[in-house]
Amino acid sequence: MTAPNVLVLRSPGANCDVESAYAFELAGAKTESIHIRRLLENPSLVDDFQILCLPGGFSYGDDVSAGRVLGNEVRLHLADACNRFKEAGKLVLGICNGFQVLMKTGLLDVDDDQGPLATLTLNDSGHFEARWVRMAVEPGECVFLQGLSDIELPVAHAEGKFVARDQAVFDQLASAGRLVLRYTAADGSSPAGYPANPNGAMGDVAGVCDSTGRVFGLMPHPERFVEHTQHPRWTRGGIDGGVGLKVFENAVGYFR
Ligand SMILES: NC(=O)CC[C@H](N)C(=O)O
Repeated sequence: MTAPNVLVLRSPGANCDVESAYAFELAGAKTESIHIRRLLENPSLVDDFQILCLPGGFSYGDDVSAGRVLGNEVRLHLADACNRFKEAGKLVLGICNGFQVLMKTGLLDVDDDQGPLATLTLNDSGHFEARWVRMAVEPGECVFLQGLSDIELPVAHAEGKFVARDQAVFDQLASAGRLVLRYTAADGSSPAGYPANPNGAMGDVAGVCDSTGRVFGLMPHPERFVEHTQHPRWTRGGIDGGVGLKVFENAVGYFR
């Protein structure tokens, strides 16, 4: 199978598109960065790709709330193209701001006829949080997390707190295997507690997938740990490689 084509979505204020494209290319994909304005002019452009990546950053300056404006553009003007993309069995990855966008698009199946089942909101601390965190992967169908169990990645965000509509909805999402990535304490135990859980997320949730396992959003940045030299302790040895690369390799391998 030839290398999958990845569409890395660019938008005003998004600033992790280059490293996201690099991570996919390191994993064996071909990438093209396309600006949202170009996509709105020609939504069928998405049909040429197998993977859609919504990178991190500050799209539209986080105006209104992080991911809201770009999420509305996708939901209101690209719904047919994105639903066609998803129904064709393709993959969608939302990283940090991209996750915030995904939560607003309907692609993560986190809505019902009453509105959102869950959202991402302001960190409990009330300020931007940036640090390396440890996480546990919930076994399941998420394509991007296959073969991963206990990982360490960096986070950097102000609005990363996952909250569900209520405990019953949270339990429903959890039992459906949708809450696939959770912060843990530094020793791997739960609950994580602050600052190991940097935002106060309900149930320590750091990442969510849709019901197919092919659409995945996470607050941590796997593209910031694809090479061992990106780890803060790489000079002390014992850091074999960038575990974040596996997220991208899983996506590429899905089409092989
Ligand atoms: N690193 C990011 O993508 C940040 C996401 C968003 N701008 C926030 O601060 O929450």
